[in-house]
Amino acid sequence: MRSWWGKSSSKEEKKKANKESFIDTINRKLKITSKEKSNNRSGGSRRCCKDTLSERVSLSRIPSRSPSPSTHVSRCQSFSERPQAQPLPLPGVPRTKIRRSDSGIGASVKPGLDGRGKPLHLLPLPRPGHVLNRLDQADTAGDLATASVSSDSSIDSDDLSDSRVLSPLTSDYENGNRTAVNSPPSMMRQDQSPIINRKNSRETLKHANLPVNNQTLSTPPKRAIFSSQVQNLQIPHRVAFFSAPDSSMSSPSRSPMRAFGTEQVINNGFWAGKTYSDIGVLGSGQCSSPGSGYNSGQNSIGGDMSGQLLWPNSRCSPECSPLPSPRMTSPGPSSRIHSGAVTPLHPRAAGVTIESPTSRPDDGKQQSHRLPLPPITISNNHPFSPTYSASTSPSVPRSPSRMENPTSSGTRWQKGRMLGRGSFGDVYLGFNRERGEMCAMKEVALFSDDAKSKESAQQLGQEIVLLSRLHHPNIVQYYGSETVDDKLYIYLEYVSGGSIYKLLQEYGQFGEKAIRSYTQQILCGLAYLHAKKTVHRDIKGANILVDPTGRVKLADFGMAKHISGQSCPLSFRGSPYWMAPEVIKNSNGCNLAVDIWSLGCTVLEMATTKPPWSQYEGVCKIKVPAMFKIGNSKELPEIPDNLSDDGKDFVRQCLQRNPSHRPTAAQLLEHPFVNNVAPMERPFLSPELSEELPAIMNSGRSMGIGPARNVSGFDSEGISMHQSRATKIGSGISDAHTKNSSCPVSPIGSPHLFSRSPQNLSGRMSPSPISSPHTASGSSTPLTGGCGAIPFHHAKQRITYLQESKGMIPGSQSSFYPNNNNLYQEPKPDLFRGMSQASCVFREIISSENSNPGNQLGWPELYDGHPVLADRVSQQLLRDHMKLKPSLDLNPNLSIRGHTNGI
Ligand SMILES: Nc1ncnc2c1ncn2[C@@H]1O[C@H](COP(=O)(O)OP(=O)(O)OP(=O)(O)O)[C@@H](O)[C@H]1O
Repeated sequence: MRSWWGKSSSKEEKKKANKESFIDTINRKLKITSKEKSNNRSGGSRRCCKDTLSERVSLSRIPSRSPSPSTHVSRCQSFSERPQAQPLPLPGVPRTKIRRSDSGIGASVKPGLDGRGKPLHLLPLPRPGHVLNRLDQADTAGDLATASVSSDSSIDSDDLSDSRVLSPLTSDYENGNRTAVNSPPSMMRQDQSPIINRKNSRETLKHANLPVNNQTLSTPPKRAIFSSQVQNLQIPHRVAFFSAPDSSMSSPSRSPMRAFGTEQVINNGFWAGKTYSDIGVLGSGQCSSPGSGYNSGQNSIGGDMSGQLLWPNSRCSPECSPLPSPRMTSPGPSSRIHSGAVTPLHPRAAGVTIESPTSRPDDGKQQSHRLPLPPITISNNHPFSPTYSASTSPSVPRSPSRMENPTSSGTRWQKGRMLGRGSFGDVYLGFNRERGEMCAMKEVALFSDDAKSKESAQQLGQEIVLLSRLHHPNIVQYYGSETVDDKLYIYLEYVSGGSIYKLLQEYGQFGEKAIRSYTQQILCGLAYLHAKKTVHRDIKGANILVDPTGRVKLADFGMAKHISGQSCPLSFRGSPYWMAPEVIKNSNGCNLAVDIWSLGCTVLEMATTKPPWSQYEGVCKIKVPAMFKIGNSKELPEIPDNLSDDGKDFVRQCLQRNPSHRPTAAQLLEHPFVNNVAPMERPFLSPELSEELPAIMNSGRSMGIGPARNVSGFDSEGISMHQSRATKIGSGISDAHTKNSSCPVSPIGSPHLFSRSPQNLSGRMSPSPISSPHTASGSSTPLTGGCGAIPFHHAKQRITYLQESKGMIPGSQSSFYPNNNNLYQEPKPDLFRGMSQASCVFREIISSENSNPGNQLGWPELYDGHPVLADRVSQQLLRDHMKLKPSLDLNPNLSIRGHTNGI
């Protein structure tokens, strides 16, 4: 017994000892592991921290189903397991905002300086000849310049499209109840030396290996310079969506497939058509940032989302970072300490001329964009003028107690309340208390260590370049831009009414009268835009602003693209519900017709508060079902009965699956749904102008009957096509079905997709569904017929309308929406690194822009004045574009005189 017990006890003791030893070992290992993890988190990887933080933020906004706070789980959840229907936050509702305020980096106040410390705003005042001829010259130059950009690729938005984030539906902040957020980015330390900036700038340039351009203003560069510079430029992407073109592989964490399960793909006939091998090389669509919390199903998509959709291994990948936004992945304060540098007063602001101590081109930390400023008021007193004081920078706190530079008594834009948030950055109201004028200030943070920031900067640069060439009453006017340390400020015409989306959310569906008026104005803007061979690619309610008088302005040109004549595959861009089938299918070259489709969707959105197919939200907010419906089915969306017959027909015209069957914007302006809009509903157009506008906007000459039938956009082929179509329409039969049956239905068709690596599948797609408090009212009229087989209720009208359409878009030898023309260009690789590069990118873009010979030809100089009220801008621009009689006050002297007299 003893022996047994003793033996047994001994065994027990041994066993116990072993057990304890084992436990100790485990504990030690655990300790080590824990310590390692801790070290990694705290010091090793800032991004890891940021991701975690971002995830937390994301989770804080979007309830997670998982009880575990695991990072990985959270990431997965953020894309794939969140509740499907996340109601959109209503505009004005305070939201948690992720800001970089923790960085301590603020937009330092710096005057616009060129590379040698000279004021940037040195453009000569417009000469009379410039003014009188500037439209043509501008158009020509602008188009040439744009074409140059496109051909040289760098500024082509598609360059970055592969990974571009889709802009979530931005929220409107008209209520301005985010005071905490509205505070200035940072307080600048006045004791910090500007040398820091110069140093950083030099390092940046050196690092970026970018050509230094210090001749932006003083030496009119040749076009060749522009082109060469452009080659180094990359168009920034939306902050939330970008994956560096050159680092697409580095963004596996943003794999789009996180958004839905593999099984969904497999079970989905639309996507299942793709072979696995194909999947692996598909593009990089992205979901909009779940962390943003502002997505509403209206998020734009960039890159090849189809690729994401087919990427089988990306679901809930641990590496998946749901927070691709540079904002969330930005470095901490340490990486941007230069932002704390003092922004020196602009030399001229102090009444002296001071050359840069170094005369180095990179001395100027910031660079102002001297692109078009509001006309009429040509003065040095504007944010980009030499007298614009650093202390009046938008980033300067507006505290009344703060003494601003007494010498900088010129115009001053002071950052006011937040107007909205986009994937790019925040938009604030800018107020010039000297003049009492307002503008919208888009503040975009540029990050140094995030590859995405480069794309963001590039995308913004693209937007700036495009916007700067657009001058139309129905397009938000670009005033200028400047970079202040790590922040870019884009000054835009302030449109106080907010977006159509916001109005729909707040007030519900619009009445038909409003829809007609808005649609007509959108068409005017589109006709103008398309005449300049530019496609918006993201037409939707959220990107259309309305002013208090009911004027409509197209905004958000981050996805806009100048179309060159080169053949290029279609880019997968846009917002899913508004996206044209050909974009989803990627089967045809993309052209201007994608905007027409989106317009049709927008009309439905205005009539119902929701875009078509929004009922097919799908799982994980990627909207695969909706995209399937749009891209692969033959169904057409329901058209609400509360729309008139004209309205229904208008929508049907727009929503023809065959893009070549869609009328042009100019043609649609003649549609009964919009051409009967009473003059009073077109406050910005006199009856005379309204008659001329459509034709002029398209720069085409009508061959039709009477001014009301001025429809351009056709050549002989187009006429033939239209006549043929009109005949069929007249017989009540559309040929669209037959034609469309040959359309590829697989999203795999584009070679564009195969050029991308799996790692480039980093897109984020619109995560949240549209959740409007207002539901569509009235029954709907389902459309059937598929592939454009649309029943026309106004065949007779349509025949007349179509047969009289004989215009031609200048510069285009093809008709209607030729698939062989107006195609996009392939993206070019990103050449930039680092944030400062992003800043440099801007500089280069802007410099290139300023170097554009087009600037010497006309309009940019004319806008070299301080911003004026939007109406005056619009009116003046309209007059310019209308090329009215010389008797009109196009005389620059008048404008200048008026301005200098204090107008
Ligand atoms: N010119 C303007 N006037 C008034 N408000 C504006 C203006 N521009 C933008 N906003 C407000 O700011 C919000 C975000 O702006 P915007 O959409 O241009 O930013 P973004 O980063 O380009 O957005 P997105 O993510 O849609 O691309 C808009 O929804 C609108 O409410």
